[in-house]
Amino acid sequence: MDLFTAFTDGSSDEKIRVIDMHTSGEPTRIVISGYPPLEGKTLLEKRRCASERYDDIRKMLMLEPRGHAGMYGAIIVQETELMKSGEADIGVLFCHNQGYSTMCGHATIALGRFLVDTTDTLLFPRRNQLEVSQDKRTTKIRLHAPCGVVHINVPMTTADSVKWHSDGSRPVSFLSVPSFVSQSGLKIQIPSELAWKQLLHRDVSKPEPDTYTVTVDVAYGGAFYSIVTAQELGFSGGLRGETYTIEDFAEAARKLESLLKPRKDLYHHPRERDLEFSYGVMIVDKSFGSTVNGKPNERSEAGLLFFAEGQIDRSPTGSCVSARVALGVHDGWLEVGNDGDNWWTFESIVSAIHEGNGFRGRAISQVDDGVIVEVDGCAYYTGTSTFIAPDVRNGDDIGKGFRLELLGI
Ligand SMILES: O=C(O)[C@H]1NCC[C@@H]1O
Repeated sequence: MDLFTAFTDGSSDEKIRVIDMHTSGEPTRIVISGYPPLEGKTLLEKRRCASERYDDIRKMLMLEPRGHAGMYGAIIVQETELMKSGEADIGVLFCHNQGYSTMCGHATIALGRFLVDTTDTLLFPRRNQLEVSQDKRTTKIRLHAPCGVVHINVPMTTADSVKWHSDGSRPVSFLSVPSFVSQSGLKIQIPSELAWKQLLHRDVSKPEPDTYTVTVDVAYGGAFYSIVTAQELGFSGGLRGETYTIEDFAEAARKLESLLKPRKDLYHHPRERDLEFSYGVMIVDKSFGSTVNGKPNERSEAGLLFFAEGQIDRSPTGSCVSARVALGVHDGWLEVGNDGDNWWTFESIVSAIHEGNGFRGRAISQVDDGVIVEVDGCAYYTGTSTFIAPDVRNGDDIGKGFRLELLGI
């Protein structure tokens, strides 16, 4: 038998099949077969099971040589407690280079399209029960993510349930779990020995201090983010400053997070202890954002996210858009309401140079635990793969997955 056929169609049950998509350049590797059933009554228990028993699969799919430093994944879960109670249609676990997250906006946008387009009812048993709005040509999917139920709205090319197909020319949107500000205007003292070059040069007119104060906001959008402006970190030219490299921003984010991560008091969730951790540092630049027909859009900003121990989001980070909109409402630069004027556009350093690829966010209602934020963006298909690891039991240690930056060179 030809090797390609043997690897892709052969009888081995150790194959893992995936469909790859990107959302503003950020990948989502959606596992469509080969992942074992997860134990646990709740989705959060299943998340623990994935991490404790099947982490070798995450490493194989996310890390090199099959993945890369920016790879991100979605594992579809067919049975969760909120599906049983009728509150959700399907479940998902999100994974990345370092572990398992609790919310992911860019992957939610990609999954919205994928779940409409797949006809595999073993993978998505309730696919044919989705309700379709005939006039808007959209359908809704209630996605049970580790942070709670996320309501996705997916545009379709036709409302005919047999032929339906997602419409990639219109954005997918989602309503996330309540988003809120955990700490605003938090002053973090950076000792001068920890300070990075740009921070050391920030307050040039003042005598050299022993510590540098950096003001940060901490907000939740399904995961907790520290949000800080590039200028506050000493990058006076913002994210586009010609003399800065990604490594300069990475160093600042890493050092700042080393002080923020241990601060458990900043990550209090009203209901769930598993959600209480720092997911990343978002460096924001309000001095540049989107363009529309080449002209600057006043209601926009750019950001660069370092998450899960230094991974860089290529997208504007949907879950952090929720957190930033909650912050905008808290600080008064955004209002609550679902009229068209409330949108704010969020760009990443990738989407900002490809017009029309940013995410938009708006706060549509106030609830007890925060605000409900609507986020929209576009995702596209990039390919499909069948992964195998026949040699890892025979000495192929590298094939189990490695992270180049952890090799200590
Ligand atoms: O869009 C998001 O929310 C995500 N992208 C990668 C890191 C976050 O989970």
